[in-house]
Amino acid sequence: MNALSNRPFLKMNGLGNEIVVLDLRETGHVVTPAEARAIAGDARSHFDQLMVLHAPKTPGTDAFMRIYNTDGSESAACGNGTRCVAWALLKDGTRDSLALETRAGLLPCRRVDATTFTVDMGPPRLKWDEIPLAEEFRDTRMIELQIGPIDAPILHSPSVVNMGNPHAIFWVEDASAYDLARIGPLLENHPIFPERANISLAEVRSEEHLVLKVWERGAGLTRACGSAACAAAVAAARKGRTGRRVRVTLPGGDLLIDWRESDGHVLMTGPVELEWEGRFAPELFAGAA
Ligand SMILES: N[C@H](CCC[C@H](N)C(=O)O)C(=O)O
Repeated sequence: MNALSNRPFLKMNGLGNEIVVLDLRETGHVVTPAEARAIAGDARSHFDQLMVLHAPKTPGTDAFMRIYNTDGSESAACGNGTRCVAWALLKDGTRDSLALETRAGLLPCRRVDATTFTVDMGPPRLKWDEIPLAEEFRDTRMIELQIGPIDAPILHSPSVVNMGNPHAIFWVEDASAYDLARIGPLLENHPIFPERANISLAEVRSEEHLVLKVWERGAGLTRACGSAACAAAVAAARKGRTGRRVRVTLPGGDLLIDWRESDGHVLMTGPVELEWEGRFAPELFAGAA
């Protein structure tokens, strides 16, 4: 019998970003890519990201998280999923803050109200080899991509930011003018991104407002991507196009992003929703190693 058979899970969403939360803190089991794909392949437990909780590694933290995309690949950051985990661990109401950890670092979380949470996503990493990029660019506010005839020239000059995962932000006048489902996979897998990248189309509506559509590495089009909202806010502020506090509108709704002046950390605030609780049917893992 597979270690995940009959395990309880939470199906949640963070602004429409489909999230499954799986608590394995009391087992040593590490989900394999094949198991993650099997979970994603079932309608009841389909996800954009699977957030798996493991026993804490650092004193003072509540859990170490591994984060899986639909294709079974791993990410070290997921803003919307982190809010969902914060909800799940704080729902008994005895505390209103906690700290989570991924291989990218610590993520302090705070409850704002019953369904709204703020996550400290840490400082952005901005050097070319931290994104990472395959070749040196001294200024990551705008890099030049050599690409075939994808679309308009503007899609050749993204800003790049690492928020625990790699992001490329393409500045556009009208995101709906682009077929992101077609160009997303080409850009995600461009050789300049040795670890692939999450691809955003961003409109600057005002000094306090961005509109974003995201093609996610390993998951495709999603209704929201928290780390992309953080990355776009940082990139817009670095370009002088917005201040350090912005509202970011995604297809699923709005996130508030604050690139805190005092320590350079990025704070993300937004909602969570519990959809249902389930258990993994043993048949799910029949073919999964
Ligand atoms: N949806 C997530 C990000 C997933 C990133 C993942 N697609 C990757 O970097 O591999 C968020 O809310 O931040």
